[in-house]
Amino acid sequence: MSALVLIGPMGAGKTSVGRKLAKRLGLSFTDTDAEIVREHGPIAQIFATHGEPHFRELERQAVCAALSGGGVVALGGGAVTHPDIRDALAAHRVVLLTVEPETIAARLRAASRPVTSRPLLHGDDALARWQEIYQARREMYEAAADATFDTSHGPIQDIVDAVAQWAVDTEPPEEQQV
Ligand SMILES: Nc1ncnc2c1ncn2[C@@H]1O[C@H](COP(=O)(O)OP(=O)(O)O)[C@@H](O)[C@H]1O
Ligand SMILES: O=C(O)C1=C[C@@H](OP(=O)(O)O)[C@@H](O)[C@H](O)C1
Ligand SMILES: [Mg+2]
Repeated sequence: MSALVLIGPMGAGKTSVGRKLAKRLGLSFTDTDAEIVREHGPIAQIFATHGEPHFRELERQAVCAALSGGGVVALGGGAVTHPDIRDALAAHRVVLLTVEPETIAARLRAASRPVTSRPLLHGDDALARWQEIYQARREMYEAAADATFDTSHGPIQDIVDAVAQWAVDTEPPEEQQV
C-alpha cells in the first residue's frame, strides 16, 4: 500500500497540512515525530541525551513503520538525510512542502513548541540556522519529491485543497475505488 508522504524543511507545514489532508481524503494520519515522542519521549531530550545519530535511527524505524501503514505520513524535516529513508520513499507518493525564509521567520516566532521539537534551531539566530539546514538538504528534498507546493502565502486550507487535488489526479490505478 503506498503512502502519501509529506517532506520538507522545519515549519513548512508537514504536520499541520498532513493532519488536515488525511481528514479531507478520509485516510489515516501518522506524524513520525509524534510516534517517536510517544515511544521515546521529547525530541530535544533524545538529542541531548543520546545525540542526533541516535534520533536519526529512531526516525528511520518510525518512518519505515509509518510508510508500511499507508495513509498520509508527515516526516520530520531531517528524515531525508537518511539513505534508507530516501530509498524507501521511492515506493511512495512524495509531496515536498516549501516555505520562504520571510514566512518562516514569523512562524518560528509564533511557534509554541520549537524548543521541545526542534532542537536544531535552539540558540541565537534560529532563522540563519534554518536557512543553512534547508540549503544543505534542498537537493535531497527535490530528488525525493513527486510534487512541490509552497506554503508561504495564503491560508493553510488552500494548500490542503491543492495537495488533495493532486493526490486524486495522480492516484495509481490499482488504488482507485472500483
Ligand atoms: N499556508 C500554511 N501552510 C502550512 N502551515 C501554515 C500555513 N499558514 C500558517 N501555517 C502554520 O505554520 C506552522 C507549520 O508548522 P508544522 O505544521 O509543525 O510544520 P512542520 O511539521 O513542517 O515542521 C503551523 O503552526 C501552521 O499553523
Ligand atoms: O529538520 C530536522 O532535522 C528536524 C525536524 C523536526 O520536525 P519538523 O520538520 O516537523 O519540525 C524534528 O524531526 C527534529 O527536530 C529534527
Ligand atoms: Mg512536523
